[in-house]
Amino acid sequence: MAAKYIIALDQGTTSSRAVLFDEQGEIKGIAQKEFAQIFPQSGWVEHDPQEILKTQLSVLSQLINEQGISEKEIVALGITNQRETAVVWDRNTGIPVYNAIVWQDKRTAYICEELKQQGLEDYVRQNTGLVIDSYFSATKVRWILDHVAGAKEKASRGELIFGTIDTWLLWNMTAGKVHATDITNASRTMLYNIKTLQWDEKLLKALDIPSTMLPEVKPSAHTYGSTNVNGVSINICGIAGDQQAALFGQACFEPGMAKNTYGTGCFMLMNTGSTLQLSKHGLLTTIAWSLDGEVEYALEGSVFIAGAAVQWLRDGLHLIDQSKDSEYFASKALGPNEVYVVPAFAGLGAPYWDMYARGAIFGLTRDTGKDHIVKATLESLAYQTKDVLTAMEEDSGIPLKALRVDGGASANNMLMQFQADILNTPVERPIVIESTATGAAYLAGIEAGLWKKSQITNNRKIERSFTPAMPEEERAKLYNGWKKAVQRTMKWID
Ligand SMILES: Nc1ncnc2c1ncn2[C@@H]1O[C@H](COP(=O)(O)OP(=O)(O)O)[C@@H](O)[C@H]1O
Ligand SMILES: O=P(O)(O)OC[C@H](O)CO
Repeated sequence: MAAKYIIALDQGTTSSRAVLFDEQGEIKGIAQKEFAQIFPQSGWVEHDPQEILKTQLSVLSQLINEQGISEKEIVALGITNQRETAVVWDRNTGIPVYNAIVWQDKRTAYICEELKQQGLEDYVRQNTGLVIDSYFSATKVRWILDHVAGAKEKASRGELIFGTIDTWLLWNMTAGKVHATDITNASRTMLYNIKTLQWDEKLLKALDIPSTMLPEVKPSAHTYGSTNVNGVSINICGIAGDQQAALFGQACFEPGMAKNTYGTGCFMLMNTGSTLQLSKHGLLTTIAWSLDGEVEYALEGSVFIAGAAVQWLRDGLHLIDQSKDSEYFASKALGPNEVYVVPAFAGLGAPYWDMYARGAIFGLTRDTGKDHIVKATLESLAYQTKDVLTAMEEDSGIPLKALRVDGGASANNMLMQFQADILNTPVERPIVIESTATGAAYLAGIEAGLWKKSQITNNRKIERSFTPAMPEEERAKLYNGWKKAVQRTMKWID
């Protein structure tokens, strides 16, 4: 009998990955390629959409070749992606009119101020579950229409279309036949009404974005169309934003279950079931997934810079050669040196929402060395997570029993122990930290009839639990220092 595989395409902020799953839901192989981060001006972050497409398709081919499988054995593909990042392209030529404006990009802060001045803050909160921030796609689309010559006119003639990265990949992989997105990605645009489950006309009008630009919104498990892989037609059966896919992949199916993904940013999501719960403590409300005709919601704490701060140690400061070396240098930091790094390189997300905060290092003394800065940078991931978890516990009224972690930086044992210590909550790391790809594969596998949701719960195995061991007094003292440091970075630029 022929083997059956599912491949998840995981298009992240720093790399494109393809991950092969066998019929039992186990990972058999991964292919990965990094791509260029483009920083044209301070606070701007772009990607080349063609490079995204090229790296994503090339890792798919590489995976198939390296694993020696036949295209005919691939039952379905799932797509998961960095969210919010916006691409606008010409529906006739397929050519983007501008680079993809990445979720971390701050150039549209002024458009956000205009929306606030129009009194839309409460409307946005109630209807999209989001806060007005340059993080989301809406103002990025407006910026492209305003700044690319002729774009506004072409858009009003219906010639330009918009998509988040899932939509860009899907459109290209279906040879321009399918212009669609899934509901989780739609919920990150600040243009989608999560109550009515429609594009929001009031916000489209406020931003003057023609509705002809928008993709069709479909469930996360859905047969979107087929793609030609080396002459074989394969169905694309699942799409979800990467953080929602990770929530699914970590089997957080019951209300109150939460995961935290340590990638470029850090994203904690808590399942709230079919209840659309608005946060009183600076969290977002977002769609977790839509499956079998049911929409489920989540509360989310989005931290913009996490692993990216470790990349900054590597590529910006050249303090380390590889991200994983951060653990070694941090463990060498001696003494009671209490240095804090606040990596507010792209402003601050949850729960502060300050587009004007910028990064800083505090507490430097004559004996501060490289090791202390590396350690403080790692600790900043854990402190930011504590800020978010505190908000989540206040919103839900339920203390979290254990935090399920995943993503690249969750491999760092020192960070995970510090995380458990500073939260005073156990941290559980599964054997498979590729939860994002797992979630996307399962959504596709469920739609294709290969798997059931319950198999994810059964397949999930804990590799290591980190138990809190820090005395309360020390925890309180350290965290107070962090809060003080954060306050001093806020509203830094005008
Ligand atoms: N051992 C480690 N310690 C600390 N950070 C790490 C480690 N391994 C990877 N990282 C960081 O994790 C991020 C990569 O994680 P990944 O989940 O692949 O991110 P993304 O999907 O956002 O591209 C990078 O920013 C990298 O610096
Ligand atoms: O690429 P990641 O894994 O850092 O995820 C990015 C998020 O989806 C942004 O909201």
